[in-house]
Amino acid sequence: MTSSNTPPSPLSLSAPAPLAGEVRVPGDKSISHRAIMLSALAVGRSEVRGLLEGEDVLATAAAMRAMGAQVERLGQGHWVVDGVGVGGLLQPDAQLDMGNSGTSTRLLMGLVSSHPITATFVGDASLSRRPMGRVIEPLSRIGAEITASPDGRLPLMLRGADTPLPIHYRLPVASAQVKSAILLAGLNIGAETVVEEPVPTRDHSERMLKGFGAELSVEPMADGGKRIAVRGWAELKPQTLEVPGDPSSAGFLLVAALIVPGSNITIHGVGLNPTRDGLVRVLQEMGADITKLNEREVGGEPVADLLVTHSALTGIEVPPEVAPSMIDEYPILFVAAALASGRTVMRGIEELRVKESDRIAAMAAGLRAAGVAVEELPDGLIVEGSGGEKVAGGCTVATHLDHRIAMSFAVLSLAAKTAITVDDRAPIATSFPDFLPLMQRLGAVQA
Ligand SMILES: O=C(O)C1=C[C@@H](OP(=O)(O)O)[C@@H](O)[C@H](O)C1
Ligand SMILES: C=C(OP(=O)(O)O)C(=O)O
Repeated sequence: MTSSNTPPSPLSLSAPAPLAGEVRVPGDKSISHRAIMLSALAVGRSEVRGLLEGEDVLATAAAMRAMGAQVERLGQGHWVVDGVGVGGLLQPDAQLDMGNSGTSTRLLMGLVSSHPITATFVGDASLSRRPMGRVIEPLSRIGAEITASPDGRLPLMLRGADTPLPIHYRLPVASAQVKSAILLAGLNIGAETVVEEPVPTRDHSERMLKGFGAELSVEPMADGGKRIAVRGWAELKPQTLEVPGDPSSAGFLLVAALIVPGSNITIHGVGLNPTRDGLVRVLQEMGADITKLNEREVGGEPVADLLVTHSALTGIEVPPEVAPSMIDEYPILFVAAALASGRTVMRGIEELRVKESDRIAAMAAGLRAAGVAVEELPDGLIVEGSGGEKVAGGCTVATHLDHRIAMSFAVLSLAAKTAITVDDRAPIATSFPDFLPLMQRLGAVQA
């Protein structure tokens, strides 16, 4: 993962005809990470179906194996995990390679921090630029000793506390990763650990912890936030889990169908947890024709099939409050905005600057190169849409080891006069290895 020296493999797509057909997106990345981690902490054998087999989740699986769990693949998306029990994690013999994955790094740092073991976390060039101070700070309060690279970056060494302390922590930044790191640490602390989040973020950890039998409460706070408390020394019971389809991956197919005239597709089994469905709501507000069919529950999460038809979109001001429920979907929303009529204003999204790349800067540069007028703001982006006209394209964009930048420009290329070349398709495998075959099934071709 981190030592890959393969030459970049460019990608450019075009749509010779409207997109059509029915597809199923792979399992949700956030839920897949948590399914492996909690199964590895349960006492006994859990079974997971629909697991995302992207590189990020495989990094989590390898790390849990290195800390004593048996994690085995039986078939496509079908895994079994024999857990070590809370408190039973073993010291890994070698450094933990987190690849490109922020979620693996921050959540596993949380787990290690309340076990009496030491682990070294390393990652690729992108992950090594990302801030870890946001977890180092609360985990140090728990008693972990963390020696990080300058500015709180990877590589870092974490020595878990012998006697971890319960904390009551109010999140300074809306982050499900920080929240989850603390809750996972709390599992091996003999008291109640409390996290307050002023703005609700994805709640997969809370849902799944309850499902595994942890004692966890969630209470609304007067300011609109949530108070989440977990009681430690929990005995997690093994589960049989099914992972719903990833709404973040579905977003690329959805926007592709919206911007290619005449398209009509169905995406089956998309997770629509209200802490994750912001993109669908915002696109509908812009005029997108998206119908939810077969609404149901899968693995304790709301799910539906989405019927998506090409639509004339109109630019809007996207309310900043929606950001946590679609934080990873802004790059593809920028693409939808590029084809809308009028301007779309997206603010309150400075967190995008510390993802796999600075996603505001990377998208602004690529959109400009493709002939789209944009204005970059410190905390957002304003996009002047083409009113449904194809954008110029004909450029090569830099993806900066960022899967979402790569997929966003691969989709914009479908609505470009001359195809857009994404400089390297390799990062796509971190979250959506089947992106290209699914796009091809819907009718896209390599230009
Ligand atoms: O908890 C998670 O699974 C995630 C939380 C988000 O990160 P932040 O917690 O940094 O907002 C998101 O961007 C990431 O892709 C996955
Ligand atoms: C930000 C992302 O993931 P992570 O933080 O896990 O690297 C993402 O998938 O867009």
